[in-house]
Amino acid sequence: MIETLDDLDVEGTTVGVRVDVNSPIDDDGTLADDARLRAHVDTLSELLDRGGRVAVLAHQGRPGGDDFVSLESHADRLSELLDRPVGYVDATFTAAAREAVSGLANGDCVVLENTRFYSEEYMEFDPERAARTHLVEGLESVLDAYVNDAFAAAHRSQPSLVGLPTVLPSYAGRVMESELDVLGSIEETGEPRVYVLGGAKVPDSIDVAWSVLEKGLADHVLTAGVVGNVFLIADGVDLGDASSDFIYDQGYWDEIDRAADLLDAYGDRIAIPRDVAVDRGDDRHELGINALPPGDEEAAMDIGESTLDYYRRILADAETVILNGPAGVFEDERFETGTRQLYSAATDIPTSIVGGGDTASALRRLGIDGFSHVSTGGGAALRMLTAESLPAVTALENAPQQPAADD
Ligand SMILES: Nc1ncnc2c1ncn2[C@@H]1O[C@H](COP(=O)(O)OP(=O)(O)OP(=O)(O)O)[C@@H](O)[C@H]1O
Ligand SMILES: O=C(O)[C@H](O)COP(=O)(O)O
Repeated sequence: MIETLDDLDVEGTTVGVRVDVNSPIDDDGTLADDARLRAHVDTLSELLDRGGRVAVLAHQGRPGGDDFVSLESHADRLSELLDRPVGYVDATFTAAAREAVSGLANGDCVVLENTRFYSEEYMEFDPERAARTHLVEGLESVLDAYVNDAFAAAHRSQPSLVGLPTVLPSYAGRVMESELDVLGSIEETGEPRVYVLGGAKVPDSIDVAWSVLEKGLADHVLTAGVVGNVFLIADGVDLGDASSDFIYDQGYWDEIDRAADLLDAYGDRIAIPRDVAVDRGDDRHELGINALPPGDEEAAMDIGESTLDYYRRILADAETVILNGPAGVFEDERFETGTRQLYSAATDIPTSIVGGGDTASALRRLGIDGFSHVSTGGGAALRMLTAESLPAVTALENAPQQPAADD
């Protein structure tokens, strides 16, 4: 059983709060989009308003990436969003960090440096081993409790996610709580249940498709985006050189065989596109499957009208829809139609759940809302939507309890 902020005696308690503010970064190395920070405002405000002393822990980017930057601009933006001063220290668990945390008064907040600046935080450990990392051993002595609000990182078994809850009384923050409420009860949602798998992370989507079809969670899987293109090729369609080269260059060629195996096993429950949109003479041009392959330079960038009609008919009977990944290259307005129409149709379904970073940004860009739940998580949401456990959530379940006040 996971404890929440309702179970935490906050006043005067120094709390390490793990959030997921992993965000797009501008060329100058500062925050470009604050959506993920906004998501955590309720948890942080509540802790601060209740007299907590808050040390924020988070990662940003991956080593070697252009977005692998300091959290200083995140702290500045957080201060604006929380409407109170927020400190920042360019250390995570060393003496400077511990001094900053120990110096907090009730209602104070400090952001510690990007956890992944330390190599152990980019490794995966079992919780007991994670508890013996430098980050956990360094911070343990200055924290009274740990709150995990980083649902979007909960599929990672890293020290700040599974080590701290092994040694400290631990609680789910409000984002974590609401994500677990919605995504943890997927088996209880109404049927027929339809999974829409688009976007570009083909191996992840094929894993999800296998899992939900095997477990009987999905009545239908609708494919779109690069995922749909891989299924078309697996079904024997010649998509032309441009799309085939793209799939090959992404290292996804082996996925075609896996998609073919899925079609063999569950073809009656998998829907594949009936037409695609290509870039012809700078215009969107739709081609039915029988008119393929397209010209050598013409990649399949979106699903077409006939696919949308077909998918809308399946969705019309659905009680639950789970969507991940855009239906096309929505960043180019000629190819946003599939995403716009498919996601709009999904908002009419009684339970509609959306997950994925790019997906959320597509929805914002296209101005589509009205879903039952838009998850903050990409990979984490997908893993929960296949009814599998997340290491950081298991660590919260197994965490020690806060000693009673008179202990
Ligand atoms: N037909 C296509 N050809 C090439 N790229 C495509 C196609 N359809 C969609 N995409 C691309 O897929 C990308 C998003 O896919 P991704 O799987 O990363 O989405 P997500 O699951 O929402 O994000 P994340 O898992 O990173 O949180 C977009 O950049 C979009 O342009
Ligand atoms: O953006 C995400 O999906 C999470 O922050 C996890 O990031 P990671 O995939 O780099 O571990």
